[in-house]
Amino acid sequence: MVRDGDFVSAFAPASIGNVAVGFDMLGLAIEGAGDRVLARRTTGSEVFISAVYGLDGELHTGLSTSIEENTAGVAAAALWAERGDGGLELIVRKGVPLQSGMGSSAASAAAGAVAANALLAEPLSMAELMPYALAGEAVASGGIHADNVAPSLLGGLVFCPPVLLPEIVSLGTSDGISSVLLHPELQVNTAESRRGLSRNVTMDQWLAQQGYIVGFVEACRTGDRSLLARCLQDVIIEPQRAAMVPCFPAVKQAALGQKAYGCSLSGSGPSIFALCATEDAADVASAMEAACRGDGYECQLWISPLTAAGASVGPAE
Ligand SMILES: Nc1ncnc2c1ncn2[C@@H]1O[C@H](COP(=O)(O)OP(=O)(O)O)[C@@H](O)[C@H]1O
Ligand SMILES: N[C@@H](CCOP(=O)(O)O)C(=O)O
Repeated sequence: MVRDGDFVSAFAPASIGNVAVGFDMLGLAIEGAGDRVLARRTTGSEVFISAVYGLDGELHTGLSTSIEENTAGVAAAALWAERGDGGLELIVRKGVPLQSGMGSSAASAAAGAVAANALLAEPLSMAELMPYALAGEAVASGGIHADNVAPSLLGGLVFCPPVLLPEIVSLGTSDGISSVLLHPELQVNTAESRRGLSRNVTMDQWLAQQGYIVGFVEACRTGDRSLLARCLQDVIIEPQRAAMVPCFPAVKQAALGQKAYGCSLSGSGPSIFALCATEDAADVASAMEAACRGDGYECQLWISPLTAAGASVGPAE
């Protein structure tokens, strides 16, 4: 195949889905982990993925290079079909572990859309890329939820309820609050986890969760820490998923014991996140790590501000 054009490189961060209080409608970007997608025009007419690399920098054997199956390919191809011309080659470099609850599939989808977009004569805004990134995420999770692709594209804390999509709202956050994200060496498949969720919610649960989400959003905006700590709760989804992550009770207890405002599963798990005052973040992270290892699970941690950056484009290195 004859190829031409220089590669552009798009980076999209990992993210915390649900943020405990807002199942499928609240998402938070994190710093220090993300996927990269390289893209270049080719002289053919095909859109294809020439390689997928894993976290170790070696070719990934477990992820498909099919445009219909890889979330990066689906997102890039959907945009290219509408607005591109000619061929498109993609290379995916994974930086987010699979089935981690860190929005791994979404980070690839967002980076795929952003990379293809950078090659267009008239690129779309990050917000306008939502439908394409969502199409990519849908092949992995089996549903339309934007709480990973939206923060991965836009950064920060994002409100993205299914009823408003593709419109999304970036939420204001006060300084001095950080997230701590712990990834234990376990895997949970999001699509399977979603299929297992009960469709029945009681009036009491609905009322409680509604109150918590409004209180949480306001607390993030104003910096009212005591309101934040009262509202960072999930009475509907966390109780159904916690059993999939054996170290969750110990890690949550450790985080709360170190002044975290709250602690819950990140997305469908196995990752676990806490929010806390930035000055307490190192202690919260150490306590969570010790509890996780104490339960026999290796883990990795990231500490981020609530304003972590979204996707970006740069030259290919
Ligand atoms: N580029 C990609 N990156 C990650 N997962 C992908 C990608 N393309 C397709 N997938 C599918 O999505 C699954 C991971 O998605 P998911 O279970 O939602 O995990 P996560 O919580 O890490 O996002 C993989 O097992 C794979 O089947
Ligand atoms: N709202 C979704 C979020 C899934 O996030 P992931 O990182 O586990 O893919 C859900 O809770 O199912």
